[in-house]
Amino acid sequence: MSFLIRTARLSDLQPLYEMAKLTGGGFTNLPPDRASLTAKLERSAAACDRDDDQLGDDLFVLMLENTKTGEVRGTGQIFSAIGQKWPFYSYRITTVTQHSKELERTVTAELLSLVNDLGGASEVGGLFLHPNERAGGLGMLLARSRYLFIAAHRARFGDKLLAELRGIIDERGGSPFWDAIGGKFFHMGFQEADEFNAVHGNQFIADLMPKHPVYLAMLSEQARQVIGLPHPSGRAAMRMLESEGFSYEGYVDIFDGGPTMTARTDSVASIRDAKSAPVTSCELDKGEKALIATGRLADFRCCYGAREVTADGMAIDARAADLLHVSEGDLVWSIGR
Ligand SMILES: CC(C)(COP(=O)(O)OP(=O)(O)OC[C@H]1O[C@@H](n2cnc3c(N)ncnc32)[C@H](O)[C@@H]1OP(=O)(O)O)[C@@H](O)C(=O)NCCC(=O)NCCSC(=O)CCC(=O)O
Repeated sequence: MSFLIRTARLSDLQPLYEMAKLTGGGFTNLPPDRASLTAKLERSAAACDRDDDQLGDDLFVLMLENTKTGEVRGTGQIFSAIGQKWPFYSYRITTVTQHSKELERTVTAELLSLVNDLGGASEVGGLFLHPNERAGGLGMLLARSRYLFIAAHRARFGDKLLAELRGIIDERGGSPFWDAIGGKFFHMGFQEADEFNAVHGNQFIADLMPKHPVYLAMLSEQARQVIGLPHPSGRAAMRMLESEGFSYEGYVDIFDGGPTMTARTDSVASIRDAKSAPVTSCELDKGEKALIATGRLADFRCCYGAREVTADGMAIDARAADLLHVSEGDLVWSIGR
């Protein structure tokens, strides 16, 4: 395989835009809007220009490139700390239990409460692989390369990590969750709100959203059924998050009710198990299959390869060394496949 993950450059705008058009909407971190995507690439470049170990309000965009053809085939993003400029809102499912002595009845009600609990967390998102490249392990390379990036620049990220999965959309392109809550206050259909969201960001949702808790029992059956469920196309992403140790702890997106998955950063399997070592040989014949990464910030590169960890470093195969541009003595980060 000649696939390489590398940090995005400003010249990636066109392929990023082409991929954004393929998402089919509702994909907050990858809107098919050139100005928003340009802003993302500029923000990522600025984050890479600052090479210190301080936590900032950074976005890093990564690209998957087929080095044989030079084509970009996928992308992923990492935000270092969400909710820094504008508060980050989630709905948290909370429970209230009440008892009536006269009726001899105890009633438990579930509520959606608007919270900023996840402000300050880092976020992985914007994961997209070209449809023709799916089901071959590249989705995993894209997703996990971000965890190696975090491990290699650990001080630039928070102690909590989250990922938002798109919620359920019905056959008409509507969102039962939106229709039951947000739609009542915005006088906009889900599609219209989604388009506005793509271009202007989702602050308008937080601004106009009802601030009081919402009783689940008062929502339509269709709305209740979709709370915390991912859109079917997000199941692969959810599966990968779960195998890294992320879990759904009752936080949902205030827009479409999709699940927010969370984990302690240092407990995420690919961060916890990442090993860094100097390269001792670039001619390993047979070894353990692994993800191997190198380089700081704008020079970050990651690919699949073979490794052998020894007491004094790590031997890697020639093809990976070539893709990563490393030679003996260079530092690499890696995790087993
Ligand atoms: C998400 C990816 C990149 C995943 O790539 P692939 O489809 O090639 O993945 P894969 O290697 O075939 O599968 C990865 C793992 O998911 C499992 N898997 C695949 N399809 C599944 C399904 N329908 N239901 C349940 N599990 C499924 C596989 O068995 C495998 O796990 P095992 O190895 O254990 O068998 C892609 O599907 C894609 O671009 N989808 C469209 C965009 C999208 O929905 N993006 C996520 C948005 S959500 C987001 O960005 C936040 C999340 C995040 O950033 O991580």
